[in-house]
Amino acid sequence: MNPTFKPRPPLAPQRGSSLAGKAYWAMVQRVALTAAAIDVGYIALFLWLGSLPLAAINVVSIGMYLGAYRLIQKRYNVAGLLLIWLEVVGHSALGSLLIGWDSGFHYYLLMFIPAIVIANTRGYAAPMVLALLAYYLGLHALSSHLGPLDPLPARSVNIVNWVHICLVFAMSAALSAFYRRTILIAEARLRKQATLDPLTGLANRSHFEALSTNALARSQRDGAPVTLLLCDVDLFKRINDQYGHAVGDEVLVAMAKVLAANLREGDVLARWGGEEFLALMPASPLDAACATAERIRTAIEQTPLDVGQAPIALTMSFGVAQVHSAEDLQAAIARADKALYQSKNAGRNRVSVA
Ligand SMILES: Nc1nc2c(ncn2[C@@H]2O[C@H](COP(=O)(O)OP(=O)(O)OP(=O)(O)O)[C@@H](O)[C@H]2O)c(=O)[nH]1
Repeated sequence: MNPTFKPRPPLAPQRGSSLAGKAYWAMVQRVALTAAAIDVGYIALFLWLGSLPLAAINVVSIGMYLGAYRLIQKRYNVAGLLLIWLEVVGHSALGSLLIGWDSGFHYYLLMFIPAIVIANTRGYAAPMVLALLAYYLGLHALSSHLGPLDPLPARSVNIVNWVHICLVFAMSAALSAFYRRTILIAEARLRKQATLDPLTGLANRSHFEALSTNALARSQRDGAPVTLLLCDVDLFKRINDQYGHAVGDEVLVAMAKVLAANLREGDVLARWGGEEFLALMPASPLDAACATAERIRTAIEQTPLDVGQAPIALTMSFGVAQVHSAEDLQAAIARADKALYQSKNAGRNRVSVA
């Protein structure tokens, strides 16, 4: 059968935001550690360039980043993030004021723009970006007005500027990669939710229809026979009533596994309704599909399901219909449905053909 639709364990409860949240805070922690490591390099750089105040500021910065890392580790996420903000805002101000605007300390403030907009969940993005802009322009005006308070030679300022440019490029690329990964994960999760049945991991109804329409068109073009197999757990309501809904769910997962194990690569299998499954079998004439249905029926009948309590005897009824040439999918499904009801009316646990 189509490998995409092998039954999987039930999907975990939807944790869309919490997973993104976890990944986000893990990323912030990585940023804090990376920034602390970079600041060690800055201490060496400023000692070499002869700026003791800036070397000392970087010592404080390392303490702040490690503090932020620890706070997030202890789940004080907002406090940790605030400490990082404080460090960047303060560091860029002190750097710009001490050795001048041309040193490029202010580039780091620009890194906050995507962070504010993307992490914005409460509609504060616009005022925060405006506040950042005001701070940025204010800092520019102040440092231009005062001039460097602890000037370095122009060559040294250039070196600091280049280092900042390289780091901001690298950080922007890393941050963009993180946001891209987050989007891809969210997209994959949405695609899964939209196409798969969460209990059994099989295709849901609409995805089955999309896949089957393509498979049917291909087979009709090639003149290959296509057969539908519709099946339904017998007296499933009794199982729910007797053992509870959770056991009923386990039965459905087990049935999905048996069906998938007995179908071929290229077959399309779906959970069609509550306790109903539908398979489309390309390149399968009616007799071969009936043999498959019979094999599945026997396997289910002969293998009581062990779900922790006493083994539960189960049976399934089947309706099989070969799709006629030029017949559309819905018409063929309706015939398979009729055949299934023949099986039910004739006493269940059997295969009927439309
Ligand atoms: N546990 C569980 N039960 C479900 C689910 N979806 C539907 N059902 C139940 O499946 C039962 C189907 O009952 P019926 O339609 O009366 O069919 P049946 O008892 O299997 O009887 P026959 O089909 O005539 O053999 C209902 O009780 C539904 O509540 C599900 O996802 N999990």
